[in-house]
Amino acid sequence: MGTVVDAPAVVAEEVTENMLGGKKVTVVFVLGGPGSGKGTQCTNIVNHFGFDHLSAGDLLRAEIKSGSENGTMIENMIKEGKIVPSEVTIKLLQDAMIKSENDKFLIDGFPRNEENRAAFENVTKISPAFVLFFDCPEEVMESRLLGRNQGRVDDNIETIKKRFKTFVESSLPVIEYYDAKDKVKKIDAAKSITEVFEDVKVIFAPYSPKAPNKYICETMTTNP
Ligand SMILES: Nc1ncnc2c1ncn2[C@@H]1O[C@H](COP(=O)(O)OP(=O)(O)OP(=O)(O)O)[C@@H](O)[C@H]1O
Ligand SMILES: Nc1ccn([C@@H]2O[C@H](COP(=O)(O)O)[C@@H](O)[C@H]2O)c(=O)n1
Ligand SMILES: [Mg+2]
Repeated sequence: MGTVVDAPAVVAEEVTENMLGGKKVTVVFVLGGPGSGKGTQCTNIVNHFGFDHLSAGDLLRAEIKSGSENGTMIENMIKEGKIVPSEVTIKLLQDAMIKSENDKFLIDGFPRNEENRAAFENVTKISPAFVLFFDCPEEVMESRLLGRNQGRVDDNIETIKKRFKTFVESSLPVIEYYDAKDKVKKIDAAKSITEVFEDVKVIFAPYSPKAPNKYICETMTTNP
């Protein structure tokens, strides 16, 4: 599995000609166990490198809130730590990517199993530039999830255990699939948020940092 040290060369090679809704897009899959810090680091990457963050879990939770006909099924799957059928999740991801004005996407928490992976590839024809894998021991993830306090229906010890089982049985094989293709960039996610982001930054170095806020630049020029 690749380390942060050799990341930039691989990233540069792997930017593919993925097209979606008439635009060329770059997709990075962000994977790791529940509570490994995917969402936290995606926020940092968005702020520094100008990607859009699409969390499959967040999109599914929004779908429940919207009163969609799939809402009850999705809620039951989330409570059981199970994986929602790919067609539902892929439609949400595809719609969000098409709606976005951005062309660089972090897809967080997807693909979660082989069905997710194969269906996404077949439907969108998009291959990830690389897979960012946050590697973290279960005891660390468990303590983070129990302290998260965001009112999630799956942040209780029974569901957490089920999510860990799903991760090992269904999600790790997806990471192994991409590792065999030399696409995985593994990060030690047990470190502090700041330390983890230092490693993440090395991997994203080939992507231009986000342009500074236009208003701030103009103000600085006119009021030096
Ligand atoms: N490196 C870290 N050190 C300590 N706490 C962290 C770290 N990264 C994230 N956290 C905290 O752990 C909790 C889980 O983080 P986060 O929501 O980013 O994980 P996740 O991988 O997206 O989880 P899930 O798969 O359940 O959505 C949050 O409360 C977050 O503030
Ligand atoms: N590809 C996915 C992603 C998520 N789910 C379901 O949502 C739950 C929460 O996901 P987080 O990424 O926010 O942890 C997850 O446990 C699954 O039940 C899914 O089905 N498919
Ligand atoms: Mg998350």
